[in-house]
This record gives sequence, C-alpha cells and structure tokens, in this order.
Amino acid sequence: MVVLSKGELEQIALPAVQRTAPPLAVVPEIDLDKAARDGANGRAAAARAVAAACEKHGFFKVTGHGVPAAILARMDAAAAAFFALQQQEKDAATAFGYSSKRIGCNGDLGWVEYLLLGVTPSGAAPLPESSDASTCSFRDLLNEYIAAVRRMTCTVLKLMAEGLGLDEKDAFSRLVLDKESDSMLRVNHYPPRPELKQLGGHGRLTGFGEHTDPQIISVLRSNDTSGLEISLRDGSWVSVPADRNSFFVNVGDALQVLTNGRFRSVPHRVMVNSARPRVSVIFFAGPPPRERLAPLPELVGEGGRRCYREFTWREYKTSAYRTKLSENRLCYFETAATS
Ligand SMILES: C=C1C[C@]23C[C@@]1(O)CC[C@H]2[C@@]12CC[C@H](O)[C@@](C)(C(=O)O1)[C@H]2[C@@H]3C(=O)O
Ligand SMILES: O=C(O)CCC(=O)C(=O)O
Ligand SMILES: [Fe+2]
Repeated sequence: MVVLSKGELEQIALPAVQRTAPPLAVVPEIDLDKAARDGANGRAAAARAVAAACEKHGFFKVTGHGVPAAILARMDAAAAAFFALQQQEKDAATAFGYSSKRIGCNGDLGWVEYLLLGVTPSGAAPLPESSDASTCSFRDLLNEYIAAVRRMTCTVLKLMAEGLGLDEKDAFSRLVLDKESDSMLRVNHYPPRPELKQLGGHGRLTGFGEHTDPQIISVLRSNDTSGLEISLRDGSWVSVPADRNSFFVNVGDALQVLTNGRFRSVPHRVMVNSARPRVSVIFFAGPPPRERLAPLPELVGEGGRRCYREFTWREYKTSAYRTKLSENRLCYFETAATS
C-alpha cells in the first residue's frame, strides 16, 4: 500500500474550494456508424466535423463506434471486480501496473487508483509465465478491448487526416498500427468522497490534476459518473456530461505538433464525485519510439512557419515524463518566432 506523508495526504484529502465547472453546452459528436452508412458524402461530412472539433476544443465524442457492447460490459465488470479487491491483492497486481494516489514520478497526487499498461500492436505487455488463470483471462480481455478500440481509433485518425485535406490518409493511423507503436492503456478508479456533500457543492477534490496527454490521441470511455473537465480556448473549465455508450477523444501533444498547432492538445482534469465511483478506461495511441515527429509540410505551407522542431517520440516521452502533470511540455520543442 502507498503510504503518504502528512503533507502529501493534506494535498489530496482537503477539498479545495473552487467554482463548479458548468457543463460544456454543445459536445461535438461524430457518429461513425452513420458516416459509414452515408457513403462518400457522409464520410466527408464526418471528416469536416472531426477537424472542426479538433480545432475548436481538441475534444469530441464518438457514437456509433462499433466496439461490441459485450466487450464493454465485460470490461466494466472486470474493472469493478478488480478495484473491489482487498488492498493487499491490488498491490500485488504489478503486472497490470497498479498504483494509487501517486501519478507519475514527479510528486503528483490525486484521489485515484489505477492500472497502467504499455501496449504494442500485439496487445498488452506480456505477463510472467507463473501468472494464474484469472490473471491471464483479465489480460485476454484487455487485449480484446485494446484491439477493438485501436480499430476505432484508426478510423478516427483517418477522418482527421481527411478533414485536414492530407494526401496521405493514413498519415496518423499508420503510426498507431506500426509494429513498434508505443501506446498505453489506463484504467482509473475514483472512489467517492461523501464528505464533499457537506461542503454544499463547493468542496472539490482533484482525482487527476490538469494536464494534456503527450500521445497522438487518447480515447476514453467511462461509466455514468461525471468528473471529466476540459479547458476551453479562453481558459475557462467546463464539465463533460458522462455517457457510458460513447467514447471521448482528446487531441494529444504529438498531434498538435504534427498539425503544426492546428489541432490543439486539450488540457483536462478529473474531479471526484461525492456519491458515486467513477471508472474510466483510456487508450493512449502513441507512435513508435524511433518515429520522427515534426509539423507535416502540407500543414506548414510554402513560406509558413514551423511551430515545432523535429524530435523523436522517445525524446518527447522522456522529456514529458520528467515534468509535473500540469506543466507545459511542448514549450521545449517550439521554434522561436521571428517577426
Ligand atoms: C506526471 C506525469 C504522469 C504522466 C507522466 C508525467 O510525468 C507527465 C505526463 C503524464 C501522463 C498523462 C497522460 C497519461 O495518463 C500518462 C500515462 C502519460 O502518458 O502521460 C500520464 C503519465 C503517468 O501517469 O505516468
Ligand atoms: O480518468 C479520466 O477520466 C481521465 C484521466 C486522464 O486524463 C488520464 O489518465 O490521462
Ligand atoms: Fe489525460
């Protein structure tokens, strides 16, 4: 079990009094099933809508996603069963990257416990030979989930390329399908904190602090407990109404670079609910470590300014993982603006 110091405990146990974020009035929504059914026109309309949402918020919702309901139901049940285990059993789940309250290695804390796994195109990282049957069957389920979500992720990435008018329609999806793609899967559990209620709706406890995701895109599904908040272009925060039947897509830092800042990586955070647990599962779609990332020439244009220098994903990830959660990680890779 993670034992926190008194100072650390105070950081997450004392709810900060903040204004409750109002709900995002219009959540951009893309129906993949409809886009496929409506032929070329439907697809073009979906591509335009995806690009518009990525430019405006760096965030949108995906419906008609095609991930089988049976896989989602099994994931929900498996996640609930795992987080209901005794603390000692959860602490032993090192093969699935279990941890609680500490986020990353640079002192960030949150009211959250989670599983965090590296993912390659063949699935989640291999388990030790000695793994028992229930561990193997959980890993198999994670792999089924990853395969289905990766398929949908690639459909979304192709729509993004199309919406940007790129000649190479798999400019983004090929990075995630590459046999060395460095993706991740995270399962977060935010236990409820009833004492927040006594603070009359003013008590706010951070589950996962403000940050952007370093990867290309992140594809998130949660149960029906809200808590996810995103920051709009004007710096205000809005909450995202939960919807267990949909997925939510965040633009990550790598896509901001590839699009030369046209799509923006969206700052987001999670606040804890007073009454109900939130469980979320996030697929972070990343490129291979050796992949060189730089603004795509088509998006810089002749005589245009490249806002970021070239770097490898390995270089970026190493640099990002040295930063605290809320830091601006992209600034070290920006080119100097000349007037
Ligand atoms: C504080 C940190 C946690 C994080 C690594 C980092 O140093 C900065 C980026 C964080 C983040 C955010 C998105 C994902 O949840 C994550 C797995 C990732 O790739 O970058 C986390 C990292 C983490 O939890 O280790
Ligand atoms: O749990 C959530 O809903 C979002 C968490 C998140 O942003 C992350 O794990 O990077
Ligand atoms: Fe995130």
